[in-house]
Amino acid sequence: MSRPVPKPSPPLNPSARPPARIVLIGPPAAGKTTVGRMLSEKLDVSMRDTDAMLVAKWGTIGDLFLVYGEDGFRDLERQTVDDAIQELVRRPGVVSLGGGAILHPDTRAQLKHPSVIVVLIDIDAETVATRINNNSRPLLNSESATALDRWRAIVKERTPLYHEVASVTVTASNAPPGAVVSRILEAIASVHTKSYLQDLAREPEQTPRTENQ
Ligand SMILES: Nc1ncnc2c1ncn2[C@@H]1O[C@H](COP(=O)(O)OP(=O)(O)OP(=O)(O)O)[C@@H](O)[C@H]1O
Ligand SMILES: O=C(O)C1=C[C@@H](O)[C@@H](O)[C@H](O)C1
Ligand SMILES: [Mg+2]
Repeated sequence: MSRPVPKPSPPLNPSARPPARIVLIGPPAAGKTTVGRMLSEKLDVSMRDTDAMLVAKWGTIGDLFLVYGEDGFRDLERQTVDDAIQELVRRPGVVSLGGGAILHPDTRAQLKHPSVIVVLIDIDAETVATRINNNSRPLLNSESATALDRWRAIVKERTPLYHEVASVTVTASNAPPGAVVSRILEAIASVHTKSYLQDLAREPEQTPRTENQ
């Protein structure tokens, strides 16, 4: 008669750091580019910024909005984000997205890839107020509202989408970029610990074995 014998699990090392595949999302001027660059240096991995990729390939963001409108801009942005995330899945790195990239449903679906950790950089309006007074963000330019009011309205509308795709949320309000990087590393460590504990809790595989083995 045979009875099941638990198969030994492979050793798990909780301190081993899994390869970093990190995507930064969040409101305009939250610090995705600045923090992403610093984070990639700290982790010694590559950094891609989808706004910078768009500009390098197609021209300034202001011109793209002028010529193609927001819908045309989003199509070009989607292609760029797709390239950046496919490359991230192939090789560890950090990708900073444009503030509105998560508006595209294909991007939200792609961000659910199991090896990608999506970090939402959260920030309050008071901290952002000092950062958005130039005219570099077309969606914040309006004749009928201040840049900060536009920012508030856009962020309110997008907040459910940011949270839909975020694996972790880190606040950047009143914190220098280095402190935001440390918060991200801590938050990511807790995601890895959680998945390690889930691995431990998983039932060991049962393999049939006979009495005389
Ligand atoms: N933690 C921080 N503390 C102080 N200043 C910051 C911090 N993070 C970013 N900044 C400054 O805020 C401005 C916007 O930062 P950054 O371009 O990194 O934001 P972003 O989220 O990438 O914006 P966008 O949505 O336009 O891509 C820059 O001038 C940057 O130097
Ligand atoms: O929030 C947005 O919709 C945008 C943010 C920037 O990163 C740029 O991608 C562009 O200005 C649009
Ligand atoms: Mg940026």
